[in-house]
Amino acid sequence: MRIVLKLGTSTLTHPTGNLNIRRVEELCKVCSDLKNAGHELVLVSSGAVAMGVGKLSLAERPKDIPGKQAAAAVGQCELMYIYDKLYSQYHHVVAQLLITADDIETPERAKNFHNTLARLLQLRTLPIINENDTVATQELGIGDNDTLAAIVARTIRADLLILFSDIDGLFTADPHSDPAAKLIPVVERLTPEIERLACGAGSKFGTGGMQTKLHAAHIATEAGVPMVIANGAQPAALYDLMDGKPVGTKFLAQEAEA
Ligand SMILES: Nc1ncnc2c1ncn2[C@@H]1O[C@H](COP(=O)(O)OP(=O)(O)O)[C@@H](O)[C@H]1O
Ligand SMILES: N[C@@H](CCC(=O)OP(=O)(O)O)C(=O)O
Repeated sequence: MRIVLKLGTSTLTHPTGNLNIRRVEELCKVCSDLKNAGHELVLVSSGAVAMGVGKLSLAERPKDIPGKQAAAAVGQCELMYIYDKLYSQYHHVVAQLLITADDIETPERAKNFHNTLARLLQLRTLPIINENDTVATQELGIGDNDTLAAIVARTIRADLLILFSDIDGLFTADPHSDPAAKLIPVVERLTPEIERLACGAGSKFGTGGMQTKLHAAHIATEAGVPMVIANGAQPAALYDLMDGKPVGTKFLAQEAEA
C-alpha cells in the first residue's frame, strides 16, 4: 500500500510543547516496520514551530507570522535531526521536502515535486514533508498540514491518507467541551451536518482543529483517496489500519461521477 501519514504537533509533542520522545520513538519503529513489510510511506510532519519554541526557550508559541517562521526555521532542523537519528537505527533513509500550495498547484512545479517524490520512493527512502513556513503565508496558511497532506495524497494517488491527531477521530461534538460526544466510525459523505461538527483548534500547539481535517477529507475523498483520522497516541494502530480493521473515523473515497 502507498500511505500518506500526517503527524500533527499534538501527536509529536507533550502539552508542554516539548518533544514526546516515547511517542516519536514508537512511531519511527512502527513506520520502519511498515516499510520493511513493503509498504510505501510518505510522512507529512508538523512540529517545526513547536520544536523551535523549545529550542529557542520561548515562553510560548509566537503569535506573529515572522515569529512563527523563525521558530519553524530553527525547529525544522531539530525535527529532521531527530527523525534522521531514529530512522537510521532501523536503516531507513529520510528525505526532507519543504513545499507550499503554489509548488503543487503550478503545473511545472507540481511535475518536479511529483518526479522527486516518485524517485525518492523508488530509492526506498522515507520522504518527510512539511510546509515551507518561510514563504507560505497566504496559500495554505501556517499550520494547515492537513490540507497539505491531502494534496500530497492526491498527487501521488495514495491508497490511504491517515491523519494522526490527539483525538480518536471525528466526534459528534468537540469532546474537550462536550463529554457526551460520540465517535463517528465511518463518514460516507461530507454533508453540511458533518461540516458543522468541526470547531476551531483544540490543543495549545495544534492549529487547524477539525475544520482543516474535514477540508482535507474533501480533497482526498473527492480524488478517490480514503482518509482516516486516528489517535497518534497509539502508533501500533497503523498495523490494524493496514489489516483493514476499523480505527478512528474513516472517510470513504467518493466514486467519480459517470
Ligand atoms: N467534532 C470534533 N471531533 C473531534 N475533535 C474536535 C471536534 N471539533 C473540534 N475538535 C478539536 O480538534 C482537535 C484536533 O486538532 P488539532 O489540535 O489541530 O490537532 P493536530 O495537531 O493533530 O492537527 C481536538 O483535540 C479537538 O479538541
Ligand atoms: N508547518 C507547521 C505546522 C504547524 C501546526 O501546528 O500544524 P498541526 O499540528 O498539524 O495543526 C509546523 O511544522 O510547525
